[in-house]
This record gives sequence, C-alpha cells and structure tokens, in this order.
Amino acid sequence: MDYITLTGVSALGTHGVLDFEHTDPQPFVVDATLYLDLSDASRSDDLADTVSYAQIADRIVSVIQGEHCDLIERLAQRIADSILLLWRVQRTVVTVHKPKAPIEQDFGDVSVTIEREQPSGASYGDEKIDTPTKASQAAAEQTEQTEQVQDPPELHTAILALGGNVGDVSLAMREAIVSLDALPGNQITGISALYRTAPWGVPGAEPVPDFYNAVVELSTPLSARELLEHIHTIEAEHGRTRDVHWDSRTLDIDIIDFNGTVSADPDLTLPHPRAWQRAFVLRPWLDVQPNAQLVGEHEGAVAELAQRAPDAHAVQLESLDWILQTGRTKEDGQR
Ligand SMILES: Nc1ncnc2c1ncn2[C@@H]1O[C@H](COP(=O)(O)OP(=O)(O)OP(=O)(O)O)[C@@H](O)[C@H]1O
Ligand SMILES: Nc1nc2c(c(=O)[nH]1)N=C(CO)CN2
Repeated sequence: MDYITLTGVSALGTHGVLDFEHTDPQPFVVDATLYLDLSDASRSDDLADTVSYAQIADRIVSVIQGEHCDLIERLAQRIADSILLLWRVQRTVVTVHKPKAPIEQDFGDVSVTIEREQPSGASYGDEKIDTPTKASQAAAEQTEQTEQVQDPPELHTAILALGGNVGDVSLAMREAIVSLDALPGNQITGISALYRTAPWGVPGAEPVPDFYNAVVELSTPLSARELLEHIHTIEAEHGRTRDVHWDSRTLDIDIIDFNGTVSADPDLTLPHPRAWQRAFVLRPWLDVQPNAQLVGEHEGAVAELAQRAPDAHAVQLESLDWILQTGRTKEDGQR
C-alpha cells in the first residue's frame, strides 16, 4: 500500500491531566502516516487524485490547538479521526510526542502511537474499500490502462452552505460533509467554523429554534446539476422533506457559488439568489475563502456584503472544531 508520511508537525496545546496543563500551553509534535492508493496521482500529477499534506498539517494543528484532552492517547485518536474524514485514506498511523511532559526524571521524549482505519466495509459512493481479489485487481489494471488514455476530469470549485435547526444538526452536517467528500472525485477543501444564527425569514407564529450554519468549499468533477441531485439525496437521508418553504429543517444544503457561474434557471439559480443578503451564509463563506467575491446581480466582496446583511448581528461563532467532534454534543442532544 502506498503512503504519505508527515513528521514533526508541532503546535502548542493545553492537554494533560495536571491542573496547570489545562491552562499553560506546551508543545505537542505529531507524526502521521496515511495509507492510500497513490497510483492515480502518480500518473496524473494532479492534487485532486491524492490528499493535500498541507491540509493534513492544518487538521493536525487544529486538533492540537483545539478542545482539551487529558491523555495524548485521546489526542492521537482525535487526530486519526480528522484524517480518516478524508475517504481516500484507508488507514493511518499517528504518533503524538509530548517532549515537555511533566516528568521529574531526565527524559528525551514520550509518545503514543495508534493505528486506525476506516470502519470495515466503509463504502463511499461506488468505491468500496476492500482487500483486492485477483479478479478486482485484473479489473483495476484494465481500468488503469483505459484511464491512461483519458483526460483527467475538469474540476470545479463549489461553495456549499449547510444549515438546520431540528435535531442533532452538527452531526447531520458532519455526516453530510463526509458523504460529499466520498463522492468519486470530490474533495472537501475547506470547512468553516460552526455558527449559531437567528432564524432568517422563517414564517409562522410559533417561536422557531435557532439555526446552525456552516459553509464548505468543494473541489468536484460533477456538473452543478449532478451535484444538486446528490445534495437532494444526502438531504433526504437526513429526513429532509421539502413541504414548506423556509420551514424548520434537519439539514439544508444550498449551492452558493459554482465556479463563478451565473444562471437564472429556477431549478438551479447561481449564485444562490438570496446568498447576498444572508450573513449566515456570507460569514462562514469568508472562513474558507477570505477574499471571496459574489458574482452576478448583487456582485461584490463577500466581506462587505456580510457586514451589510440584515442578520449581520445575528450570527454567532459556536465552534471552531465542530467537525472533529464525535457523536452528539450535550447541547444537540437537548434539541
Ligand atoms: N443554488 C441553489 N442551491 C440549491 N437549490 C436551488 C438553488 N437554486 C435553485 N434551487 C432550487 O430550489 C429548490 C428549493 O430548495 P430548498 O428546499 O433548499 O429551498 P429553501 O431551503 O426552502 O429556501 P432557500 O433556497 O431560500 O434556502 C430546490 O429544489 C432547487 O431545485
Ligand atoms: N439563520 C438561518 N435562517 C434560515 C436558514 C438558515 O440556514 N439559517 N435557512 C433558511 C432556508 O434555507 C431560512 N432561514
């Protein structure tokens, strides 16, 4: 199996059992090996056929700087989880070093190493992670020969807004992101923070729960229309029905921008026709593209539109590392 190795990624964090370790930052150093099939990337010379080691380094640093763990075993698990969100990575070995650990004796380093893999039988779109049989190897070789004469697919950059206000929204959004990333050829290239936002334009006399919103940047070979079809399937998997416009919902995913395309088609309007006046979309968009520009009728710098939007003051940062959480959050569980 091919692999990518990244060593010595370091950052300050507040992990440890002792009281002062909860407040005084100390260095943590991480080595990670990612096992994945690099045969496509080695032929195509295209980043979309592999995983970006810069993105892995970012994820590792975010986890080190993120939520407190008592044990470096737990920190290593959180790092492995964040790496395995990338569907291409089949297995990862993560070592966390804590060179300044509070140990009275002279010591050089202390570290833990864990090895984790995708859940068994994990299936991603049409791609199943399986031990290759002779037949599947022969089929793969055949495909490789065919692929050599094909042009690599054209990749598009899509900005997707995710939101919801019913049930465990952040879990639904994390699962949706994994599903989007798992579609063949897709790669999530940016994930915003999670924001808690006041309901925008939602009708009805009853009080409506706040929404959670986030934005992702996606590199995709799919057309905008194909992507929208997949999005509808993912929304439906999370119990979304489309009965009432702007009603409370478990999961809503909108295509905000698709390579700067402008289209008035009502089935797929681009950019999203209401994005320009929604700080709950514009603010998280800036997290993944700080210099983003909206095209079309309401064109302008997203940073300026976000400030001017009527709900600019109703968008509150909820979590920077929400994507790394596992299971239900206490708060979500009560919703
Ligand atoms: N850019 C777009 N992204 C997603 N859906 C779109 C887009 N443009 C048009 N649509 C169409 O809008 C229809 C309704 O979408 P949806 O149910 O997500 O709307 P909504 O969430 O109630 O309102 P809003 O679009 O204002 O967020 C979809 O069936 C889809 O075909
Ligand atoms: N704060 C907030 N308000 C909304 C949202 C949303 O995601 N966040 N989505 C809506 C319809 O898509 C309507 N109103």
